[in-house]
Amino acid sequence: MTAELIDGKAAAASLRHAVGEAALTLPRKPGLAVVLVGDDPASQVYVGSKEKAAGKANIVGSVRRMPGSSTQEEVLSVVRELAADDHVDGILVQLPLPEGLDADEILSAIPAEKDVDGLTAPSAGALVLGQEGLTPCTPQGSMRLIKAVESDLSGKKAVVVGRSILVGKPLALMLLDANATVTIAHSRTKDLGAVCREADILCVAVGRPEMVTADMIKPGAIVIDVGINRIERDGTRKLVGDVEFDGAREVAGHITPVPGGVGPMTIACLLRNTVVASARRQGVPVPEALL
Ligand SMILES: Nc1nc2c(c(=O)[nH]1)N[C@@H](CN(C=O)c1ccc(C(=O)N[C@@H](CCC(=O)O)C(=O)O)cc1)CN2
Repeated sequence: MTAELIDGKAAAASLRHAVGEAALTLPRKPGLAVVLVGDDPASQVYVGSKEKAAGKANIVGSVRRMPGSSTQEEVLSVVRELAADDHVDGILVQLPLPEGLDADEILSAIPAEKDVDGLTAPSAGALVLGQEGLTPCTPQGSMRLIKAVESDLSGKKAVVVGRSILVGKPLALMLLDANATVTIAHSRTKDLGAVCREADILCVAVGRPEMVTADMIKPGAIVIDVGINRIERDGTRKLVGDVEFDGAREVAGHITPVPGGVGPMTIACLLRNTVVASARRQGVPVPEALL
């Protein structure tokens, strides 16, 4: 069996188009502010992509670039200023922050209604309680890709490998909300292969290149690879996921590639969250295409 590829680039392009159309229906253009502290090369690229994608989706994007030597108070003061700005509907602090800064305290300064990254305590609480809120972008994008190939998750066994705040924990909650039976596996899980082989839907977000191999996958499973790892092989630099793709593709039913799988959905879902946040802040209904 050769798995069908789940095309995250195409799904992201389609969501971004819907977001751009929806943004035009609001009384005022939505505003997204990104805070970037330091000069981490990957973060610079991601933030640049976010700014460009926002413009194309009729969102007013702005980036506050701050030196890596910025103090906790300086970053907090920028976030508080954006929180008070009525034209800013969404605030995102690019992660990781430079060492020495307290990310929890900085994220706490983002009001829940502007938390388009879905990473603050009120947003996480809303997800746990099943209340209205904004959900984190990478897990939201993963769910959209899963739903594109399997609309009914009732009774399906889902295994999430990884328990980060950014992906593993929220993704497990979203799968649970969709009525899957969910297991969270992690570095201390015994016989990880056996746990993974139970999964109808296997989501891997551990940040370890090609850790999940073909023998850990149930034939026909949906495999969602959230990892983005830069490695060097045979003298060339390569981007690989947390799943050993060539082998996994021979066993799985559907699989996301890296690059071109979950990654592009992260930015598309950020834009979606920004328009949703803006509609709520402007007191108009959230455009149906984004629900
Ligand atoms: N505040 C946040 N920080 C970070 C998040 C986040 O959701 N919120 N996620 C990641 C980085 N990220 C967005 O910020 C991101 C990662 C990857 C991609 C993407 O499109 N990846 C491409 C490959 C691109 C490449 O060559 O590197 C792909 O997978 O096809 C977009 C956004 C950490 N920080």
